[in-house]
Amino acid sequence: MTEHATPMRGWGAEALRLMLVTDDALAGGRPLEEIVAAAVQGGVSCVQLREKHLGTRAFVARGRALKALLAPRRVPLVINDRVDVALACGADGVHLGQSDMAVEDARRLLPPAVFIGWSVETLDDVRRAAALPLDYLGTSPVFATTTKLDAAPAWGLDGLRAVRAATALPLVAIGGLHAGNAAQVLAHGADGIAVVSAICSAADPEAAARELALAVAEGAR
Ligand SMILES: Cc1ncc(COP(=O)(O)OP(=O)(O)O)c(N)n1
Ligand SMILES: Cc1nc(C(=O)O)sc1CCOP(=O)(O)O
Ligand SMILES: [Mg+2]
Repeated sequence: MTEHATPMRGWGAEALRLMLVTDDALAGGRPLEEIVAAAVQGGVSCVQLREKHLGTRAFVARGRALKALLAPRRVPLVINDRVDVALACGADGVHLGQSDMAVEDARRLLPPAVFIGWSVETLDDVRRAAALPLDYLGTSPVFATTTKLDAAPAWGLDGLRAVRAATALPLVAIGGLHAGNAAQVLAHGADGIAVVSAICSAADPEAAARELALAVAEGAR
């Protein structure tokens, strides 16, 4: 049994209902903090800071700024890829993929309160997850997306259902998700959704998050 006694290290699985994954390139020149604050106001339950081009110091500084913004609102901050950055900015979680640091190594380095998510691209990954100290899985990707150009082949809804049948870990669906398909994705076994463009590219990120939160709540009923 690798699951922690308290889901998501005390945050509860509800924290995974609607995850904003950041992408500065889609923010249209707006400050990322502004988009994150608006998204939280609209109902985002978790924020993943994903920085593919930022240097380490700037990544840590941005993580600290987001942590200061999110902590009073009781919204967890997840750092994508970088365990060192997560440690430096006091993040609540880390998201790792198949090419990132091994989950066992990350678990050894991180405090027990920090949760770990892992991307699964194949059913073999899902089976291997059972033996790893993980708190949630990201189903990578559910639908085709232009936001991540090196994404694995899409699971589709049947694939998502197969992942659900193969694990008891909380599932966060990602890839090509929006208010129009969120409920369907929850109906096929996801516990929550993660979105980039549906919020970062929206003219009104708060309204976009609110619409997504409603769709997710609808799907969870
Ligand atoms: C919730 C969630 N699921 C999957 C991913 C993808 O992680 P990874 O495969 O490591 O790819 P990058 O995001 O690092 O490009 C994710 N970030 N979040
Ligand atoms: C960050 C990320 N990871 C993916 C994966 O498949 O692992 S897809 C993705 C980007 C999702 O962006 P959008 O919500 O704009 O489709
Ligand atoms: Mg990664």
